[in-house]
Amino acid sequence: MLVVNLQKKWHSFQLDAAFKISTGEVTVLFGPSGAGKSSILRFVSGLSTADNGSIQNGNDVWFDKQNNINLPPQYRSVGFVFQDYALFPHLTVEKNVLYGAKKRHEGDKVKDLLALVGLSGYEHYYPSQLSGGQKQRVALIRALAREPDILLMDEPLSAVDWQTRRQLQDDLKRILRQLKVTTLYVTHDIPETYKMADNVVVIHSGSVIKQGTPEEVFLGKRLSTRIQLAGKVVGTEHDTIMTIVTVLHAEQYFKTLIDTEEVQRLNLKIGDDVIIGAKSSDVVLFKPL
Ligand SMILES: Nc1ncnc2c1ncn2[C@@H]1O[C@H](COP(=O)(O)OP(=O)(O)OP(=O)(O)O)[C@@H](O)[C@H]1O
Repeated sequence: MLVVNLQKKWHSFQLDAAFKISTGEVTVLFGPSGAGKSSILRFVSGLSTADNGSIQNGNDVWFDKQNNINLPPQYRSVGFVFQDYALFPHLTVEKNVLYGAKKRHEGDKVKDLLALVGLSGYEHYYPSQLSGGQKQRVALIRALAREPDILLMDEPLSAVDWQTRRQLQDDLKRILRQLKVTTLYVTHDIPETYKMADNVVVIHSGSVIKQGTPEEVFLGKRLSTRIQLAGKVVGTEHDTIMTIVTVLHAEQYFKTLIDTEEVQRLNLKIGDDVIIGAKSSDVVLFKPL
């Protein structure tokens, strides 16, 4: 378990955040732009230093201001995946993956990792010969090759197109679950959070305002529905009693029939993020947060 407790002040921005990341799970750090998400990743990795607080990975103390402990990044077992891939342009895929990897990783290990992300045979390509999605797959396995205790991912899919993003979400989820990688994943996208997260830490203006499963933090309760789809409202057709609400989820449109009174109670508008839940024949609609 990673236990994080950090304070930092920059001019008018104040960060004061404490949370825990369970081993083998994906914790999503969710919040609007400027909330402090990327800063937290930098403090955890050691690329930046907080004013106060502590970071403890199991029994290892990475940072403890009071006791003057601040391990440099190379002594913290972290892998980092950035939004802009940050691959070395002059190195092949194989050399990028081997860079910083544990010594015993040789050619076979690279082959295994490339197979894991569907890039077998790309060892000798250069980053400029890859698509955005392929570059991000290489960035992922480069981080995994270090066998980090904690994988840090900062909006890793925001630079790729929608279809690639969906495919990469599926692949990432499968790989992180399969390898049981303890991951801290930053995004401000609700559907992506639903897809990726075991746990969510919601951060707002430098403070943790909620923590729990996606259902707990977005809906405030545990849902017993069998199906849950997170999407955006793209249309409403009102009748006096019922309203047809059209929701866009992963490039597909879903039409749901909702009680008009419920639509008014939720103050449902086009562009709202919603979650559709379905239990046998009942369809329910929720507005997260
Ligand atoms: N080195 C710095 N010096 C001064 N202010 C900083 C520094 N780094 C971050 N900040 C401030 O801290 C706040 C949080 O920034 P941060 O990048 O962590 O937010 P974020 O939640 O990751 O946002 P986004 O989703 O837009 O990337 C912002 O107000 C930013 O201006």
